[in-house]
Amino acid sequence: MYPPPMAKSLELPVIDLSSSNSNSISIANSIRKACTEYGFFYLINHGVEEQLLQNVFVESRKFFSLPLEEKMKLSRKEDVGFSPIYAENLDPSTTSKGDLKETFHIGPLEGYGSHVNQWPSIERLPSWRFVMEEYYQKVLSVGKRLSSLIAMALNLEDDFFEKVGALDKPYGFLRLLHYPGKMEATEEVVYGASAHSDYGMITLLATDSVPGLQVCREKVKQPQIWEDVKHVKGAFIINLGDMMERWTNCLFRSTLHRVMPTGKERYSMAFFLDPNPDCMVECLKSCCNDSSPPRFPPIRSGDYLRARINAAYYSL
Ligand SMILES: O=C(O)CCC(=O)C(=O)O
Ligand SMILES: [Fe+2]
Repeated sequence: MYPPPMAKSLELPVIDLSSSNSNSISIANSIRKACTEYGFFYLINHGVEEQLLQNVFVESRKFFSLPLEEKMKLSRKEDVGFSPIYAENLDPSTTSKGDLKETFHIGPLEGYGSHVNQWPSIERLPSWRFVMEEYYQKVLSVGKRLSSLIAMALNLEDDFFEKVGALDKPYGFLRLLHYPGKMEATEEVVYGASAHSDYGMITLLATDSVPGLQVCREKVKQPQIWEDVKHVKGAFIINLGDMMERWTNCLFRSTLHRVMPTGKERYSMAFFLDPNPDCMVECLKSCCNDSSPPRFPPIRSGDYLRARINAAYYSL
């Protein structure tokens, strides 16, 4: 069963990094507005070349086109590698059969933590690792630059997230996603990615031009209103994760989003910039007072992420 027709589309704010060195205060102010009102924005002139983005899409498509048995040889271990369709359900409050997507995860390149990145063989996909590592490094540096601007947007020093032990050792995961075009004939609504908020700090998402991404700005309000997020060529779609919401006591939003299946094949790649797992995330002093106490207790970032990941995967 196909879901209802596409929803009204949302005009998200656009943050332009081209003048961030000379004009960082005004950019930080625009980011503050975007993060309080939407938790989502477009990032343009971020410095990752269009050609590199295209190369990553090409390599991603090559990987997902391999036979399933071959992809399964790289199946997910210690959070990195391949997960087939239906392996993950991003909305564990539902009992769906899982999301209609397949993914490949690449963790920190220096390999701290227990994971060892898995790579397709050089004979099969000669430039794959090289392209992914180049993209990983570049998107990580955009994420770090953005984290300084977000710190400034909160009236903190620009290296706040390094000093607090979040980005001294950033925990970045690159996730390639492939949503197959065809759906099985089923009575159940199957989502490409079911409704969720992201778990960490900042997500930098690159999409192809196929629609499907939607956001729900008011997560507790019923009925939920979902709005389409359009693809903008060359732009990253940025959204904040739960760690940022907890630091800011919900001043900055970790917005609910999902991907609807449209019957068309879709590719995207999300880069999750997460805090060092040992970082304790607790409400910033400037975000609480007697009349607005912290809504969440302090939590070790790694514990929170582990609980969310474990709840979302069927095949642990
Ligand atoms: O594919 C997309 O556009 C979004 C993916 C996503 O939300 C996620 O992987 O967390
Ligand atoms: Fe997400």
